[in-house]
Order: sequence, then C-alpha cells, then structure tokens
Amino acid sequence: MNQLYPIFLKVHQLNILLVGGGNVGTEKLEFLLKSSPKAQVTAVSREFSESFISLASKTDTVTMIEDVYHEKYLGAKHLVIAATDDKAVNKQIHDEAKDRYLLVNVADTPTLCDFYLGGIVTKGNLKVAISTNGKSPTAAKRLRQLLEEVLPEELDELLDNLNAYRDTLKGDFEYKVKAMNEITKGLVNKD
Ligand SMILES: C[C@@]1(CC(=O)O)c2cc3[nH]c(cc4nc(cc5[nH]c(cc(n2)[C@H]1CCC(=O)O)[C@@](C)(CC(=O)O)[C@@H]5CCC(=O)O)C(CC(=O)O)=C4CCC(=O)O)c(CCC(=O)O)c3CC(=O)O
Ligand SMILES: NC(=O)C1=CN([C@@H]2O[C@H](COP(=O)(O)OP(=O)(O)OC[C@H]3O[C@@H](n4cnc5c(N)ncnc54)[C@H](O)[C@@H]3O)[C@@H](O)[C@H]2O)C=CC1
Repeated sequence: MNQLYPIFLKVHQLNILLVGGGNVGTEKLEFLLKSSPKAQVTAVSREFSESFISLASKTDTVTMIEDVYHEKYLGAKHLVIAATDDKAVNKQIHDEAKDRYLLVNVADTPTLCDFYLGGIVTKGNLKVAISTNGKSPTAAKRLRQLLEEVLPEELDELLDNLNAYRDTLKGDFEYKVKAMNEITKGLVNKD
C-alpha cells in the first residue's frame, strides 16, 4: 500500500533549493515549472547544462548559482532537491537538510527522500497528482499522459460553474454541504 500523503504546495511562496543542473536537475525543474510556473527556485550546480540554462532563463523566479554545494545554500529554504551525480554530496545535502528539519528529496535515492515528485495532470483549476510509491516513475508518467488525454477540458468550466453556484448559497454549513452534494450527484452516478 502507498502510505504517502499528498499535499498541494504553493511553491510560488516557498523557497526551493535545487542542487545539480544536469539531466535530472533539468527534468525536475521542467516538471516543477510546468505545474507551477512561478516556483521560487535557487539552483546551485558546479556547472549547468545548456538545457537547464535555457529552461531557467525563461523565468525570473529561478536563480542560478554556479558553485559546488555548500551548507550555506540551505539558509532560508523550505524544500531541498538533491540531483547531483555524486552520491556522497547528495547524502551530505540530505544530512544537512535534515539537521535543519527541512524536507528533502534525493532524486537517485528513494530511501533518502521525505517526499517524492509525482506525475501531475493540470486542467485549469483541477490538479491530479500520481505516485507509484517509487515503484515505477515511468508508470507514473504513462498514467499522467493517459489522464491528460481523457480528462475533458470542460472540467474547468464545470468547476467555475460549481464555484459560482456555491457562492449563491445562503444558509448554514449543513445546508451548503447538502446542496453541493445534490448538484454534483451526476458526476458519480453511473446510470
Ligand atoms: C522516487 C522518485 C524520487 C523523485 O525523484 O522524486 C524517483 C526516483 C527515480 N527515478 C528514476 C528514473 C526515472 N524517472 C523518470 C521520470 C519521473 N520520475 C518521477 C518521480 C520519481 N522518481 C519519484 C517517484 C514517484 C512515484 O512515486 O512514482 C516523475 C514521476 C516526476 C518528476 O520527476 O518530477 C517523473 C515522470 C514525470 C512525468 O512525465 O509526468 C523516468 C522516465 C522518464 O524520464 O521518461 C526514469 C527512467 C526510467 C526508470 O528508471 O523508471 C530512478 C532511477 C535512476 C537511475 O537508474 O539511476 C530513480 C531512483 C530509484 O528509483 O532508485
Ligand atoms: N529521480 C530520477 O528521476 C532520476 C535519477 N537519476 C540519478 O540522478 C543522478 C544525476 O544524474 P544526471 O542528472 O544525469 O547527472 P549529470 O551529470 O547530468 O548532472 C549532475 C550535475 O550535478 C552537478 N554537481 C556534481 N557535483 C556537484 C557538487 N558538489 N555541487 C554542486 N553541483 C554538483 C554537476 O555539475 C552536474 O550539473 C544520478 O545519480 C542518476 O543515477 C537518473 C535518472 C532519473
């Protein structure tokens, strides 16, 4: 059983440290920005690949620092992602982040992760996150692609309409719960 608890982070108001600007660093940044274009990211790497630089340069919320990792970069950060190709450095980042009670992801070592990055589907206001408990990231990718295709674009319109209806409801909490459940019945009714 997958015991991970998903939360939806407002990464535009959290500071993320990403260490390592190679293939994996680029992939992590790409999915982060795809879902959260204004994610606040400080990227530290001995060197950055061309694709990392071109991706990071597209937004002003990503800062690149060409340097080897140092503990000082953990200052004023909420989340840390270690994506260097040096296992010892990744472990050091993990240990120093844990000393500060920061949440840390070590891309190449699931056992050193406090959280995993998941497959993510966004349709306007709707967001679905997928995890395979680290068993098969590729399966998470395929499921993401499948859901991106089958979830209709109209879902966002539906959410807007439901929100407008919700705002018209006058009455106590119990009344609102009843009304919202009634009007959304058709979403799960198979007949
Ligand atoms: C545990 C986790 C930790 C974390 O990184 O957060 C992790 C770990 C590892 N990934 C590895 C490999 C690959 N990862 C991908 C792709 C993705 N990986 C993602 C998440 C996660 N990857 C977390 C678990 C999520 C879950 O619970 O399911 C996704 C969903 C999200 C994202 O990256 O943002 C994103 C798809 C996004 C999308 O398309 O929607 C591909 C496929 C591809 O790139 O096409 C491959 C190559 C094929 C293969 O190996 O499967 C390796 C082996 C490295 C090696 O061999 O050295 C490890 C390490 C290990 O497992 O030991
Ligand atoms: N979680 C995932 O989705 C995946 C994880 N991996 C693993 O991730 C690791 C990284 O792989 P790649 O990105 O392909 O390697 P890469 O060689 O493309 O990138 C590594 C980056 O780390 C930087 N770096 C190395 N030492 C550093 C230090 N001390 N301080 C700061 N930056 C430093 C390098 O300059 C380089 O930019 C590998 O261990 C690989 O097995 C690989 C594929 C997928």
